[in-house]
Amino acid sequence: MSAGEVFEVSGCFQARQTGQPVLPAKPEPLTLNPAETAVIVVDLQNAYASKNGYLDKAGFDVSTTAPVIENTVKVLETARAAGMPVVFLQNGWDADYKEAGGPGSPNWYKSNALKTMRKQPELKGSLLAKGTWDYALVDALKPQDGDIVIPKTRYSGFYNTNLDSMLRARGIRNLVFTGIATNVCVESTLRDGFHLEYFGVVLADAAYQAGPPDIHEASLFNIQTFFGWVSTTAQFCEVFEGAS
Ligand SMILES: NC(=O)N/C=C\C(=O)O
Repeated sequence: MSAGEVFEVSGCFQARQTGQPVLPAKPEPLTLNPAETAVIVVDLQNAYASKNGYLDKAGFDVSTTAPVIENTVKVLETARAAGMPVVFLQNGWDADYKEAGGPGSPNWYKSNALKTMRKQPELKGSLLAKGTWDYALVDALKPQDGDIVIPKTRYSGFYNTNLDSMLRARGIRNLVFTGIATNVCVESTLRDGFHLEYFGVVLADAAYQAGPPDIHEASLFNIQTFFGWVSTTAQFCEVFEGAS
């Protein structure tokens, strides 16, 4: 995708015919060269997607995350067959929470995982700590040979990680996002990608919010209006099936 491949006709943006797949998306379709496109799976760990994981223990509703995992599985099958790199982001800290930051870090005050463990000290060491069930990716999404796994310690996948250089070394310009949470780590990573000149697309039915459902919609509005594009699993799979 490049900005030059979308043109405006009577106030309506159209994808120019380039011979490359065109992904239906809001607010306009995107021409995405599979060779320049990666799928970023954001934090599909037990912490965020499973009952008894961190979000559940902190009081967030995770009862309807199953479709996000099922849709991500479909997206990854299509992406791998089309030769797109698959990147798993994995959020968390060392077992002693040194990487989480102490009272000198805003993360100490804003992380609901840290706050939950301060309120319930018996949980200390179990939430988002490397090596725990909570930190692990969900069973349905174990990385395959060739996939890239990038640990991160803050909401954005670009912050203090090698994500940018891993993508640039592969000639990637477009990022297709799935994962949890739409309004936190997905949006933070897409926003940072925007500032690094990546074209970001969220697959709305393969992402899930931390908070009430309205916040998912608000985040999608924000993304499609200011930072990127919004599409769906079916549209992605239909367009990229057999696109290698
Ligand atoms: N993966 C995320 O979006 N995380 C959101 C909150 C947190 O990690 O505390």
